[in-house]
Amino acid sequence: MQETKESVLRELARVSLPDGGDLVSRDLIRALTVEEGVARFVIEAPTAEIARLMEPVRKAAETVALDVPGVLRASAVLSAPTQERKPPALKMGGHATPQEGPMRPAGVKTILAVGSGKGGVGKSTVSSNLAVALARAGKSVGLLDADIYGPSQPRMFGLTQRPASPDGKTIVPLKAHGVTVMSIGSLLEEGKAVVWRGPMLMGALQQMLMQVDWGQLDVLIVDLPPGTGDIQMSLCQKSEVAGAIVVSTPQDVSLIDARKALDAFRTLKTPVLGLIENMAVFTCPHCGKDSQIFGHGGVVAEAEALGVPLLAQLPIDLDTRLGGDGGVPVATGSGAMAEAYARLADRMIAGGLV
Ligand SMILES: Nc1ncnc2c1ncn2[C@@H]1O[C@H](COP(=O)(O)OP(=O)(O)OP(=O)(O)O)[C@@H](O)[C@H]1O
Repeated sequence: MQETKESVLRELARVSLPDGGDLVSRDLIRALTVEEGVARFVIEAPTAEIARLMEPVRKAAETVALDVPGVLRASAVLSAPTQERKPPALKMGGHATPQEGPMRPAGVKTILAVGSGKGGVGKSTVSSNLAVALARAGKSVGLLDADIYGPSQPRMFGLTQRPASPDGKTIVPLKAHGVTVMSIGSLLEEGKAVVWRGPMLMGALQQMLMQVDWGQLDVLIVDLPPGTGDIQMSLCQKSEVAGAIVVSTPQDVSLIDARKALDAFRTLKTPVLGLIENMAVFTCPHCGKDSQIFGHGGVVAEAEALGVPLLAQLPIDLDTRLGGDGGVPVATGSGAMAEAYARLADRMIAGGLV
């Protein structure tokens, strides 16, 4: 795989640019993946204006990628930074400052939290795709990546640039796939870990809610860290969270932890709007047989026992994983998964949750 990626890069280096250099020497290739014979990558133009002129370059890049043995399909997307590349002068993660009233940005109508008991169950994947699906349904949507120790939304939305902070106080969030996104991951250097404790986390959460220029939003989705820690408590107690959605796989360990998360939301008096079962089933692309890799029925039974809706059952799906890794959420497309997320968004809108 690494070898194939390098071969694709070698081919892309053959695509020269009208103003000199080539796609690789000018460092314009982002999020290159080669999976199952499909090469996907983003060509990041310096500005939106230049991106519009680069369509022939994009086509040439797709064509040369096909010269690599084993690459059967190539898909290149043109993008441009939405903001100037300028590290904000602001300091993140100080102690929270005392604040009168709830931590809710003025233009935001509804805050919804997406949580899970256990990590890795697909909470960030669900948050990103739900945000995209709600935006496609006509809502103005923001996504706050509050998973401060493991922020994954910049990758899931293909955001490589840093948000600007012209005055060192207000943060101008980035926008991708119709969603306004803010993540601590966009402010940290890649590979740098967050080593903050409770009070610093509270400060960062407060900044990401209150110092970000969210604008007018129908809904702000908050992608919580897994578990039931300080961020969850602080968000539910200090901001006006309309409700929480809990993501779980059918696996016992995931469900046991999901129950703890549900219990925590109840204790914090945050209504649980529903459960989402992720990785419910795997359909073999070769023989068409279904396998319940993580077990069966647990989340359905849990939703019934609690009397909360089971909002969606989502299968294990390769395009979902590739979309997440490649910065283009599967809900932006038109296949079965995009439809599943569109149904989830419609259901939430019809139920008055958004
Ligand atoms: N339905 C799915 N089908 C296939 N892969 C999935 C699915 N849902 C999530 N994934 C993949 O599983 C991995 C974990 O997903 P994700 O990061 O969304 O989990 P998480 O619960 O947010 O994890 P953490 O809490 O550790 O951040 C990712 O690689 C993601 O692409």
